Amino acid sequence: MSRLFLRPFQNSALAQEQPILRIQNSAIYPLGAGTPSSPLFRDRENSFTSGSPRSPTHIPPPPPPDGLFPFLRGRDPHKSVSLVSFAHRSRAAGGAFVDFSARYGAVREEDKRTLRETFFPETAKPWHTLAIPAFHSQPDIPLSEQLDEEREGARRALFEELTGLMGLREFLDLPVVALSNGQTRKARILKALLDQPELLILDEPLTGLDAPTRGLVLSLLQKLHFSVKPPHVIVGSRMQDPIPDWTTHVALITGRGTVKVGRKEEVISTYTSSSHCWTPPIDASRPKHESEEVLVDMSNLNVSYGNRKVLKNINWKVHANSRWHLLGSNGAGKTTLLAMLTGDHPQSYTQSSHLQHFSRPRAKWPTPLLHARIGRVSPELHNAYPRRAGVKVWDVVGTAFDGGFVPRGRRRVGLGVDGKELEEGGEEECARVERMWHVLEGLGPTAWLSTEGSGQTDKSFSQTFADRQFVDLSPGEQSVVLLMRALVNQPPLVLLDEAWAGMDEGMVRAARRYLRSGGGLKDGQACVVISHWEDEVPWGWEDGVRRFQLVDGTGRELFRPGPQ
Ligand SMILES: Nc1ncnc2c1ncn2[C@@H]1O[C@H](COP(=O)(O)OP(=O)(O)OP(=O)(O)O)[C@@H](O)[C@H]1O
Repeated sequence: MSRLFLRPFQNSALAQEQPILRIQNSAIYPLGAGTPSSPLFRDRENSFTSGSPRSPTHIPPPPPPDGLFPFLRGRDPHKSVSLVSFAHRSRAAGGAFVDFSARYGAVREEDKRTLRETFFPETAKPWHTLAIPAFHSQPDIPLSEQLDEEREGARRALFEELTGLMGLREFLDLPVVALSNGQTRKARILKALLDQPELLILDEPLTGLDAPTRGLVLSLLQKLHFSVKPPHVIVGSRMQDPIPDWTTHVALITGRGTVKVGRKEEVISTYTSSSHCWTPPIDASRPKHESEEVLVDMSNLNVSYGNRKVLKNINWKVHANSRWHLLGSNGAGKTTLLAMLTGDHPQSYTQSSHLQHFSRPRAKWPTPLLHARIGRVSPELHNAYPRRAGVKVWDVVGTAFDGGFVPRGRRRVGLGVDGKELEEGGEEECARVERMWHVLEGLGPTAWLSTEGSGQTDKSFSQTFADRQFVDLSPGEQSVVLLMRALVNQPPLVLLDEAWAGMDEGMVRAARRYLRSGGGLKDGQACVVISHWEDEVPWGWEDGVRRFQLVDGTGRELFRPGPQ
């Protein structure tokens, strides 16, 4: 769980006296965690033993009199600090499953609020119920309020500039539920910039954004940095993400839950020197040869919402044993295409002459049987997966065998095809348990913390992880568990959409290794990876990966560029 927090100070003299953020001698627990619980961060490396119960001596001291944000000098943080976090559902959100396929059908009444109404109600037309009256032309406005009007005028101009720059203008009046992941993220960042806070906190702002948009967000932040009244900015990012030049300070979070804070150059140098201890293992993967068998067949496939066509005449065949990278900028149609691949999209039922799953039309597949043949990870699934208290990592991974979300069976590795308990100690039960340990060891802490010298044996490491509650894990660890769930049952088709979200460098490395050569995929399985980061795809051209690109709803295969 290593991440960076970047702390640029615009006014370093002031920063010396008045830190932006002050957290001292504190152990920090997950929000809503009960007792006993282990802290996410601790004040000293040896102040807690893993899993030690919380006791009065460990409770952090009372907050300093000048608060968490001393630079505010008593001003209200709610008005001065903007936080944009894309963290997945927390424990507080409860254990229910969220129906993420709602956006694929007709938009329901409760989901009809548009992007403009949700994020920028002040720009709605004057007669709109959600409009804030002060934003609209009022001829009798008193002189004393003209200054306010000027400020609002400037804010409107900034809104126009930013919506144009971020390519969001045409989506302002679409329901938020219909927006792609990247479009929603862009809107949230825009909203925060528009509020012109004194402190802007962005948690992993680049995840899920295509390369041009990442460049755009970084250049907007840089522009802010050189503006007349620049805000302080704290960016939470992964080790592997770029650190902008204008960063002055870094807080490095180690896998042991301690934080090293200092000027950028000092902290980064300690990180790079320790990371050199790791030597990548020899990779034994070989180019894949796909088989003749077609798992999913799309021919002239279309998806539209009213007049809006989002997939146009798609022709794509996914063969057994193939490896695909599905690419496309934000809003190009990747998630929609995946929903057709999984059969979650209502229009997958009406396109039987254009879409076949395992040689049958969608309507011929009972949904649980189809889902058991497709392992998947996606931001939608990550968000929707129930976070019930008491459900362990082992339980979540084991739900893959039934294709559902409720842990079943004596050993929590599912039931038999007849819906009955598996034979105790029988071949099937043993094979499933063995496979559970395989993914836990191949993708779990044994694999990703191999350099950190914990002193624990491999098996006990995996056992400890298997027993942890899913709801208590960091977003990166939850991503790892959902990846284990997608792979444990070795289904014919595996779909990995932004599967690496929130994972740190060690986790990504372990996942790539496991997929390439660690037994994550067996012969015959096909795998489609969606990622905006080329280096997250476990296979390159030399491994036989194929690339399918969507551009504004149309698709084509990309071929390896020839020698110059
Ligand atoms: N119910 C809907 N009504 C209207 N438009 C929709 C609906 N659902 C999706 N869209 C539009 O379809 C387009 C494709 O969305 P999709 O989520 O498939 O994109 P994506 O390639 O996965 O993007 P991202 O990389 O940002 O996740 C988007 O422009 C989106 O606004």
